[in-house]
Amino acid sequence: MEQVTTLRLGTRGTILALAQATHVADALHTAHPRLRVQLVTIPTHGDRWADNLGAGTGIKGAYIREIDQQLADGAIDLAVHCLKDRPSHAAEHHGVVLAAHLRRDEPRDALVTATGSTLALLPPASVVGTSAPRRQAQLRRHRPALRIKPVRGSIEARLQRVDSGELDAVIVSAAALHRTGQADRITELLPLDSHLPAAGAAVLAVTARPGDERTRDLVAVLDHPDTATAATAERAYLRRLGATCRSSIAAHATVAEDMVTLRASVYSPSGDRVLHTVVGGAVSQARKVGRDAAEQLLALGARKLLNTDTA
Ligand SMILES: NCc1[nH]cc(CCC(=O)O)c1CC(=O)O
Repeated sequence: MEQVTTLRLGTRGTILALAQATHVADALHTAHPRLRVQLVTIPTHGDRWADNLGAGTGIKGAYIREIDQQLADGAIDLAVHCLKDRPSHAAEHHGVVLAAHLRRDEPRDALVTATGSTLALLPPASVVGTSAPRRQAQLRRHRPALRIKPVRGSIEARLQRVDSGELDAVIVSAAALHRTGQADRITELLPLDSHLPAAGAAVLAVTARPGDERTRDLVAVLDHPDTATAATAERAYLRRLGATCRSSIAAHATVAEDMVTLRASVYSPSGDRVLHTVVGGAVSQARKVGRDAAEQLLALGARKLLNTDTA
């Protein structure tokens, strides 16, 4: 009889993270009925910082570092992350591999308003909560008369600030609302062309130890190859730009008929300048597609836009 195996799955303790981890644990159990998956909650620097200060940490990988460490140390066997939260170089640097990319969920950003007003109809001087530099730049570009208020913390905390009337609206990821059973809060899905998502948006990544073939084999059933290809192009673009979470950068790749198409932008913080490109190539060339997109934008002066960002 096949042996019962237990895998320890590391996750942050937020409602969103636990929903994601539970989803992956259930999918693994469905694929391998004799497999047990035990969730291990790991507080991260990013969680502690957000709780205390309500502002961004400015530290690369603030939500993943401790989890990567526990994985490398063997305290857990796998972990689940929002790919968006992983710096583009992180897998290589920590002796951790991306063992599976789950099929991408809804990648668009969602607007949640108290009144049901769409972005175009929000009255001037309405207060919109978001601290992501990319979302701020896009908002300033398309609705310069709105006021932006930085908000961090959990999705629930952000929605609460709309409910209490402190904010007229927030922008959050639609995938996060779907995964936490709050899709009914979405007032509007913001269009991809004016609100291009972050690299890796709505993609869940499963990490494992490079040498742990057994876990990697078990997890491989969850991998969605087109999503992995798209994420590879998006992350190669990010890596070539040397982007941080304080950069106003967007990238969204799609795959059709063995071709990957990457749409990529860099914004000035005020949103008054934007560089955009679309690069296509064979699926096998996903990394090169990402690098080429970055090279094109660098040739157009992307570095200068990015550097003003960190000021
Ligand atoms: N910025 C933090 C973050 N990282 C991943 C998600 C959402 C889920 C995902 O994109 O996989 C969120 C919340 C948000 O952007 O509103």
